[in-house]
Amino acid sequence: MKLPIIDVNALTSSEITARVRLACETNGFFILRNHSVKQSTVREMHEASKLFYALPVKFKMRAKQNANNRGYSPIMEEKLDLNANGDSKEGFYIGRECEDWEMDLPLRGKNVWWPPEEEEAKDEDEEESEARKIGIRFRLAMEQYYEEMVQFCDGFVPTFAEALGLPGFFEDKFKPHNALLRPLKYGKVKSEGKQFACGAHSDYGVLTMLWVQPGSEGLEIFDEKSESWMQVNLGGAEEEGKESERPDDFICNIGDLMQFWTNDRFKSTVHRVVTDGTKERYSAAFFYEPSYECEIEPIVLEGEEPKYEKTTFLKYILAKYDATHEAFDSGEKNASKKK
Ligand SMILES: O=C(O)CCC(=O)C(=O)O
Ligand SMILES: [Fe+2]
Repeated sequence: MKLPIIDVNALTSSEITARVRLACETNGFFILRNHSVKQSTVREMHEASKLFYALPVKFKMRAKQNANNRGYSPIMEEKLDLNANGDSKEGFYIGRECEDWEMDLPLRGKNVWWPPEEEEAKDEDEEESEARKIGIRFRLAMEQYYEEMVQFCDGFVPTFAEALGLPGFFEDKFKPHNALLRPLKYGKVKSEGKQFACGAHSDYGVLTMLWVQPGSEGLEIFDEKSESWMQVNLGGAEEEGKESERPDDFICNIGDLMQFWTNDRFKSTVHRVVTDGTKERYSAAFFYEPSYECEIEPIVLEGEEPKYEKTTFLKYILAKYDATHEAFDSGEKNASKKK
């Protein structure tokens, strides 16, 4: 499947808006080219991920994912497709460093790292001391990538408001934002035939910016028209044979919350990652989300009825996590439902 390319350097802002609108009304996927995240930042994020995930599990588990959805999640913990086996991927959630006043609120907290800043290294053997260095490099790389992504998304989100004909609509909705960065590693697995490395799902939130290791395959989008799975031609899109020249394009897609917010005008489309288990694959998903207190109510066109009940982003997202993460229980199951 060829995704439309939106080159933010080469196009005028009205061309960008028109392309974003068309992509969002079609299946919500497009490729973003010439974003502002530095190439060196992307490279280091990738290098540090490789080193971190190669560490023995005993070290990675010291940063195990907590109830605020930060930290390391081992293989098979997540089950995005409820009808399939767990996903053959490991990941690490990094969020906004919250302020002290927010700390008792759901999903708010500090990031979980290993080694934690406050922990003094003592009596460590060589293996542990090497692992610590990698843990620190991982943290620095992720913090840098996170910061540049937030900056880029802050600047890009107004385009969606323009595309909806409501300039400025999102201005106060992301204050503060709740972006989550999730570097992922899909390991080699023993499998017969294809395995769902990341089960079929649509993303939960507003906007996802996905970086995928150049040359790796596996991402598929469900095409409603033909009712079939279409492979995404990573980075290549409209230009045959040019995949490897554009390693830093992002694959962007909008999530369920954007579909909800636009009363189904913008589409959140089901996708998955399939693998034959013979190669490792790295990617990094960045989910750019509004403030938890933000009230979400469908934007309706004239004469249209709202298809969803008003909710807040917090209620909405807790219900999603409950359904897909075995380790997660918010106590708010089914807080947001379709009417
Ligand atoms: O790793 C990928 O290519 C896709 C990941 C994804 O869809 C997700 O994390 O939501
Ligand atoms: Fe996804």
